[in-house]
Amino acid sequence: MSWLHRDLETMDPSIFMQYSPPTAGLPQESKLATYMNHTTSTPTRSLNQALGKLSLESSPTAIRKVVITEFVPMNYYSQPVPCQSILPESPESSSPSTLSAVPNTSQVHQENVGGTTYFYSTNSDSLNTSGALNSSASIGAAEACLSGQVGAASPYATQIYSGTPTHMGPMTSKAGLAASFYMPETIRSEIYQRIDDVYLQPDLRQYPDLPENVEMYSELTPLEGIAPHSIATSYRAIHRQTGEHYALRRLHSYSPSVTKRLEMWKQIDHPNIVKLHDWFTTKAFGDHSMVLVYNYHPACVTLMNKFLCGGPGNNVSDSNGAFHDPFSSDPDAPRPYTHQKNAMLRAVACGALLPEAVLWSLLVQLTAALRAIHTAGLACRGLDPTKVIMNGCRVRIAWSGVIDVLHTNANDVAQAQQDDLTALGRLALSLACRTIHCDNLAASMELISRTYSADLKNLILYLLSTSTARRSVTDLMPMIGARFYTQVEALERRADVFEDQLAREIDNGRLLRILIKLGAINERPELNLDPSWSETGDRYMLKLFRDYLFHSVTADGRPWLDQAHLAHCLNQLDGGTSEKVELMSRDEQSVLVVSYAELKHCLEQAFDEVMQAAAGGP
Ligand SMILES: Nc1ncnc2c1ncn2[C@@H]1O[C@H](COP(=O)(O)OP(=O)(O)OP(=O)(O)O)[C@@H](O)[C@H]1O
Repeated sequence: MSWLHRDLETMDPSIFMQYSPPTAGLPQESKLATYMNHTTSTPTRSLNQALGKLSLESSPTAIRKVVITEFVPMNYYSQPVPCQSILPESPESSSPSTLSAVPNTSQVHQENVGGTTYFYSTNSDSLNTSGALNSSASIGAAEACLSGQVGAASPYATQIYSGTPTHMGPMTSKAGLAASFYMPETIRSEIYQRIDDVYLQPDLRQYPDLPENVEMYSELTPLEGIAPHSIATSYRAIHRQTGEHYALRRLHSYSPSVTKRLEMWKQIDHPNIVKLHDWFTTKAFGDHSMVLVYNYHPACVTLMNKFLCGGPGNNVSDSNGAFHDPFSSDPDAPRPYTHQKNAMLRAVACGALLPEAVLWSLLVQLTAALRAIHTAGLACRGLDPTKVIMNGCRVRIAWSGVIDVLHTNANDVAQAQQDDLTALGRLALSLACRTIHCDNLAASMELISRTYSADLKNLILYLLSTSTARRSVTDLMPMIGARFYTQVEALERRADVFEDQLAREIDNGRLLRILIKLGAINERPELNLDPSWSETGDRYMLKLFRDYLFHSVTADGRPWLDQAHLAHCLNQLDGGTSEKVELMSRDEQSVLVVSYAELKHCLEQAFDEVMQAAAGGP
């Protein structure tokens, strides 16, 4: 830095280029000359204006000293240039409409060293004060979306990544920066599974008998793997207008007369109950079917499939809950001898019993669902492991209201609610023993008392009790006790992880938007019939920046790839900071020293042009 300043003061004035007219000293074939000649509507017009104003006497003292190094990638961490954001002083100053009103007093000094021309912005604060440069300007809705900016830019916008909040503890799954940029594997695979489920469509030609459209729904695919039964069939379908997925439950040859309860079910909106959206009757299937429309939850499995019949980690039983003997010559032969007890003991021996915390989590969620249903004056009528679905840690009661449609004369809601509690007890018992064959209550309870806490045993006994005393779902709360808090804490921790991931993805989104803009501008063959558009004016700076970003090489000519450097530069650009960057022309004859604020403005101007051209239509 100091050598440059010293040299500038002692340098022969003849080595400086001519200042007026501004581009007189530039080789006209240089792309930089076209940049210097470009329209005066951008902040870089100040380059031209300032060049005219500069004098030899005044420039050296006004020069902001910039280190000029060899054109090898810089270690940006050690750059002494302060990393200031251009946060506007007041919210008003960030308004896009202030863009043209902001005076731009930037001045540029140019210098030729050894045949290479360097251009410096001499007023580091000029662009720094321009909050407007940070705004997405007056571009259309799509650009507003691409700009991804809501309100004023924050100093945070210039950071690579805010870091893991201390309450999250250290990220141990992946080392270094990778941990900051990528999600933990569990979340990723859970989300990929759901995305796969939604987007990997089965071939619809497999189902030639299914109607193409049923009311507003199309692309029906059966949800069951096995042949549909005669009373009801489940499908996944897409709403033709919104493109959203729904789960349809078709009741064959059924036309109900009473739908009051369905209207009540439609009102229930609970995180542990699959929401009923709509219902209609249709002849699309060749009969008088009734179709109930529910939210579709991707990658769901029933509790039956997950825990009770050969789901992951439970390969010891078949779909009937019959355990197999892996040591038998015929491992598929069910063993009739003390079958239930065998099954349970085998589950214990295989370590297949569920941890108690998992059982409580399921019970808390299911009692919450029942509470909502009973409070609404309804009953679940048919809570069984094939009708409770699960994805991630969430369980939901599926196909709510179907039984109400099938049995319209079942009016004793109070009794049905008692039956719900008994069904929940049976479900808890099955989950605890990991078999649906729990008819031998004594043997099952013996296993439970040996394996689990007395609280769990008492809860199940209460739910299964046949006493005449009326039971209520609210009575379960004291039995759940402090485990409820454990569940809340677990959910809050999960929310912490998701919030942390969300923060990272917001950062990734910002960088993607910047890359999209750069990609739309760089190397564009022509714009508005101008084949040199992407190579001239502001776009030339962006081209050089793209080269700097992606095509830097080491001193011995190898590609220099450093994701952290890339992310840093893109963040500086997004933040429009006053940090300077050296851009070199491909012929290595010119070096441009520009701030990210200038680059950002160039980017927004150029992208605005592309957007306007796109909006102009053919
Ligand atoms: N709302 C939903 N969103 C996504 N998948 C669901 C939804 N409801 C149920 N499923 C899935 O659909 C599949 C079929 O459910 P369904 O209740 O039809 O099963 P089934 O065992 O064939 O029962 P039934 O014989 O009563 O039709 C199950 O694997 C379940 O995970």
